[in-house]
Formats: sequence, C-alpha cells, structure tokens
Amino acid sequence: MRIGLTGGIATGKSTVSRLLEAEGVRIVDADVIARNVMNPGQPLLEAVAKRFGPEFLLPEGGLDRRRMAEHIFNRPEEREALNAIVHPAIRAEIRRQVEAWEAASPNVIVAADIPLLYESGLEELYEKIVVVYVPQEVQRSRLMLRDKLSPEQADSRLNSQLDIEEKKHRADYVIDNSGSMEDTKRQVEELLEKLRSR
Ligand SMILES: CC(C)(COP(=O)(O)OP(=O)(O)OC[C@H]1O[C@@H](n2cnc3c(N)ncnc32)[C@H](O)[C@@H]1O)[C@@H](O)C(=O)NCCC(=O)NCCS
Ligand SMILES: Nc1ncnc2c1ncn2[C@@H]1O[C@H](COP(=O)(O)OP(=O)(O)OP(=O)(O)O)[C@@H](O)[C@H]1O
Repeated sequence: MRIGLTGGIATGKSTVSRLLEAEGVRIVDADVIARNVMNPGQPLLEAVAKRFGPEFLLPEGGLDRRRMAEHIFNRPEEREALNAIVHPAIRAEIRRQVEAWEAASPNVIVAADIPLLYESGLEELYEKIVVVYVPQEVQRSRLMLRDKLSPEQADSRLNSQLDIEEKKHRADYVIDNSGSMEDTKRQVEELLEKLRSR
C-alpha cells in the first residue's frame, strides 16, 4: 500500500516518518532525494549553473543551498525554474524507491514523505494521503527555531507553499502534531490500525 505523507515546512513530517518507520513502514524521503540529485558531479548541477549562474555552485562542486534558498524563496518565477530542472528527476527516483520496497515485500506499507505533494499534483499516485498538521503560528515558530531563520526568511518559505489549512482540508487522514510527542505517537498508532484493517 502506498501512502503519501505531506504537510508544510516544519510541521513534523520527518518526526512522523520516524514514528512510522519504527512501526515497520518503509519511508521514501523526497528531501533526501532532492539533496542527492544535486550532489557534486550530478548532471543536474550543470543545468542549474547554466540557468542560474556558476555562483550558485560551491568551490567543491555542490549546490550552494543557502544562496539558492535566499534566491528562490522570494521569487516565484525563479522557484518555478528550479523546480522545472530538478522535480522530474526527484519524481523518477521517488517512484523507483517506492517500487523497490513493494517488490521486496508484497504487504508492505510504503510512505512517501513529499513536502510539495499537493503543489506538484501528485495525489493520484497514492492510495491515501496523510497530512501532518500544526497551526501556522506553531509552524512558523518551529521553523525559525530549527533553521535559525529570521521572521522574514520564515515567511518567505511559508509563502512558497500551499497554506497548511488547505492541505488539512484535502487530506484523507490528519495527524495533528501541535501537542506532545506522546500525543503524536498515539495518532500514528491509530492511523496504522486503520490502514492495516482496510
Ligand atoms: C532551495 C534549496 C537548495 C534550499 O535548501 P535547504 O537545505 O535550505 O532546505 P531543504 O532542502 O532542507 O528544504 C527544506 C524545506 O523547504 C521546503 N522547500 C524546498 N524546496 C522548495 C520549493 N521549491 N518550493 C517550496 N518549498 C520548498 C520544503 O518544505 C522542504 O522540506 C532546496 O530546498 C532545493 O533544492 N529545493 C528544490 C527541490 C525541492 O523542491 N525540494 C523539496 C521538495 S522535494
Ligand atoms: N510534537 C512536537 N512538539 C515540539 N516540537 C516538535 C514536535 N514535532 C516536531 N517538533 C520540532 O519541530 C521541528 C520540525 O519538525 P520536523 O523536522 O519533523 O518537520 P518537517 O515537516 O519534516 O520539516 P521539513 O519540511 O523542513 O522537512 C523540529 O525542530 C522538531 O524537532
């Protein structure tokens, strides 16, 4: 069974992924894949340098992530340009990993953790979609704290994504991660019970 796991930036997708993994769910992580397709030497980096300029690459050959983040999160057209270069490769690799887990064991539950699942129109690829939700104020303060961002930097990232309330509204299942870790863990267990009894 294929589950899409999404939410907004810093709502707790990785936290929920770890809880699911401890219960035997196989995880495919789009952020990790996105990083790997831009490791030094990866062909996509050439396309990035061609479109954005060589100053977006580090001397060691990898992507200058900080610089690219500053550049794209306030500029929708530039963000779209980066997405157009990297998203096809990310999608192909997500698919490859999901299929590999399924081929390895027939009854497995695979959860693909994809922050931009709705923004990229990937709903149809998953049987059920789980949204990890916190209210935007909680999201904003956890984001600033974790990534040491200014309020302006945090807001530009938040504004680059579909509103978390909209994602909650569209979800098949919602995990509310605004309470304690224990509370989230209980919800994850309940979710798995529902998924396994289907
Ligand atoms: C811009 C980059 C270099 C910034 O790197 P940085 O290390 O600061 O952030 P990181 O990759 O850990 O992403 C953190 C979060 O930002 C959000 N985010 C990242 N890219 C985007 C984007 N193109 N649009 C909207 N939100 C995004 C996601 O919620 C993600 O979980 C990097 O995010 C990137 O390469 N983005 C393009 C690929 C992408 O879309 N990745 C996210 C989904 S697969
Ligand atoms: N229930 C909770 N209570 C308090 N803090 C939490 C809780 N869940 C997660 N956090 C913290 O909030 C931050 C965001 O969580 P996490 O990294 O899991 O989010 P994410 O959705 O995976 O983020 P991203 O989209 O950037 O990958 C982290 O610093 C995490 O430690």
